[in-house]
Amino acid sequence: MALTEEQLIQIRRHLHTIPELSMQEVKTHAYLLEVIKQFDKTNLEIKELPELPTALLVLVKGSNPKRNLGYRCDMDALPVTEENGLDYASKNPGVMHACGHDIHMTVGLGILNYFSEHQPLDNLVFFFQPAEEADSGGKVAYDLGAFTGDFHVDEFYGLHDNAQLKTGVIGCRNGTLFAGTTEVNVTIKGKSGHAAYPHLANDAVVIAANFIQQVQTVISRSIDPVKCGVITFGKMEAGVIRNVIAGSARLEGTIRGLTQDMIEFIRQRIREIAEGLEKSFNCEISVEYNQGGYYPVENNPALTKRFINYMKNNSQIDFEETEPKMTGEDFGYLINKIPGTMFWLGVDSKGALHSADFLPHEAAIKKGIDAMVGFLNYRMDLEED
Ligand SMILES: CC(=O)N[C@@H](CCC[C@H](N)C(=O)O)C(=O)O
Repeated sequence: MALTEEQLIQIRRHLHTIPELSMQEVKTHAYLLEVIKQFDKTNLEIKELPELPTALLVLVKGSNPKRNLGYRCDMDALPVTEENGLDYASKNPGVMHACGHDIHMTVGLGILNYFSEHQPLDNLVFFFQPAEEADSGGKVAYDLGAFTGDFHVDEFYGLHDNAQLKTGVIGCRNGTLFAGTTEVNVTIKGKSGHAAYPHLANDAVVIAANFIQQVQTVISRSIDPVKCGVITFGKMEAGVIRNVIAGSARLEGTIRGLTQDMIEFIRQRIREIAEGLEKSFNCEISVEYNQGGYYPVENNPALTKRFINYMKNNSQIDFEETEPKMTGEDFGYLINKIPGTMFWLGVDSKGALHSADFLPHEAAIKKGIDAMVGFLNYRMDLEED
């Protein structure tokens, strides 16, 4: 059955009602399977990964395959409470598709649906990926051997929606599209005590405040201003009541840079600042990093040149050359292993990505599907590698 635009929108809305956090995408996985099982299955083969049970791979067998082209979409949502007042709002309290992965999956399903009805020349491997926001589902799948045998991938493509681009615009650039990121967890150990006797305690809140202030100077004072970096601490926990000095504090943040060297430089400076504060406050500070698969998203030069040429020269597609962004993506890991191209799909949302009022325009779904179906058909017609 060929899905209509209206059916695709209903699928996206259903996905929007069942958002699930990274590595918990059980209902999402079941729903994707339910939808895919209604497609013409003549040329389809499904692969599951027992060690990553919410992942889903679907092979569409080509009629005269010269290569395997991969298409990846991510499945997980964020711990954000939706504030859009939609009649198809999240039914999972405190969890929301605030990064548009419901749109990503629907575009992926739409492309898969098209090729289940129109057998491609090459083989196509669709990867519905758990855990993009945390836990590096793409890396986990790769390391488990997801892309081997019939499911190997020669070229990988994937999109991310973009709140600032007009609906349906395809954005891309050759080189680095997204930053690399490293999660950073900081634990500060001071000494708790009575609010009235600060001299007998060692206030972890005051140390945490100093730490946050000082690490921001890494960005403003330690790195070349024409290069860039980000240090954001999105979570801070300390203390239990106003009149007890907190004996410990924990900060969770993310570091970003457009190159791996920048990420490593920022990590080193944060460690040095922590060591300095340990001495000046006579406390213990532990700093742990976890980069996982969030490598900078480096688009492959040859594939991306071809992709951009196709998008630019197609009168049905609005294309914009975009600047690099400090958003992270574990697709960076996959296209570090397998050549690939990541691109943006404009959804023109008033609310930004990761915010409670993120609201993508659904007309982007069909435009994304049409652009990618057109590109894949064009790519498969080419003799060259
Ligand atoms: C597209 C997007 O928003 N991706 C996330 C990736 C997060 C990576 C990692 N968990 C981190 O927080 O560093 C992003 O926040 O950019």
